[in-house]
Amino acid sequence: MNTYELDRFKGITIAMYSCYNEQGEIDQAAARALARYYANTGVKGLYVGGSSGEGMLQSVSERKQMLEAVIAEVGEELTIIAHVGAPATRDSVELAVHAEQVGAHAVSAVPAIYYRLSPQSVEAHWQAIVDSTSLPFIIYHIPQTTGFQLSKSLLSTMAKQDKVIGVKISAESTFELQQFKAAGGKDFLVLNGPDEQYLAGRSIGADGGIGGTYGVMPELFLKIESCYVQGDMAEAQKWQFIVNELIVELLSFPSLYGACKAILKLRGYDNGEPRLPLLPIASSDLERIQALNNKILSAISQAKGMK
Ligand SMILES: CC(=O)N[C@@H]([C@@H](O)[C@H](O)[C@H](O)CO)[C@@H](O)CC(=O)C(=O)O
Repeated sequence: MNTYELDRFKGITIAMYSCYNEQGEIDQAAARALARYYANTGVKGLYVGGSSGEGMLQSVSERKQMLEAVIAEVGEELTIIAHVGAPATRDSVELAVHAEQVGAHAVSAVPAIYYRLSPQSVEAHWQAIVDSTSLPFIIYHIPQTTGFQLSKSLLSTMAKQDKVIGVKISAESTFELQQFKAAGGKDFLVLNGPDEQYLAGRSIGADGGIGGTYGVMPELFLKIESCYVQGDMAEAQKWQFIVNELIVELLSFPSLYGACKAILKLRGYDNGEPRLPLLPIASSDLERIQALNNKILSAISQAKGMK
């Protein structure tokens, strides 16, 4: 029996974008406004400083500023998971200790990046993070960016610890998701990463999802989740298909994060541009962004039962 309260990590968690001012520095007021917007949609939590959050492109101090702003605004209402993955274990540990100090509910990390690491090295990296706080830890498995293929054996070794409560899987194999769920043992959480497969992931054992495109349409993922929980698979599938067409359009821009940030800006949440090498939206794409935003808003209205 796990001693942590696990329900708070189930359901819809937004992988939140980072917020910058015109000079490209962390904008804590904008971060608070965005976190408030998300809290009002009814999502379960926010994943701060992950892939969508550009944590890998920020200094340790900037990552702390972003997390602090989010927790100050919604730390009492939402589950806050701090992504503390970094190339150096030392930085990850510093971020994890800080996350606990400021009130995050869990920490999570990718394997250390850049070097080609052995499983023993990744285990030592994660273990140092786990040991540095009393917070629960969620493994972040995203082999397409880290190059590290997590094995069932390392997963189950990590999962034997009470503190290691789950894994966020951004790899696209739902078979692997199911296998990790089985390898993790009773109560081990599995969180779906590919937003295009939210329903598939849920159907094969995921307890919820953490995703970047949730940030421009949380209501649609909440709709899929509520249809799924009510057992209305046909309706859940209908909404997943609607979402997927929107994701295809979002992915057609040179930068997904640039597109999502431009959409949020149209709604009054100016979070600056993504950091290079992630590209902002070109002015020639603005019309297409506007049309996509209208399409998303109309789907959200429909999901909420309005015209
Ligand atoms: C590879 C990747 O970035 N995957 C995203 C998805 O949300 C992804 O953007 C979406 O499914 C569109 O392809 C998430 O799994 C990553 C995530 O949650 C994060 O930002 O930490």
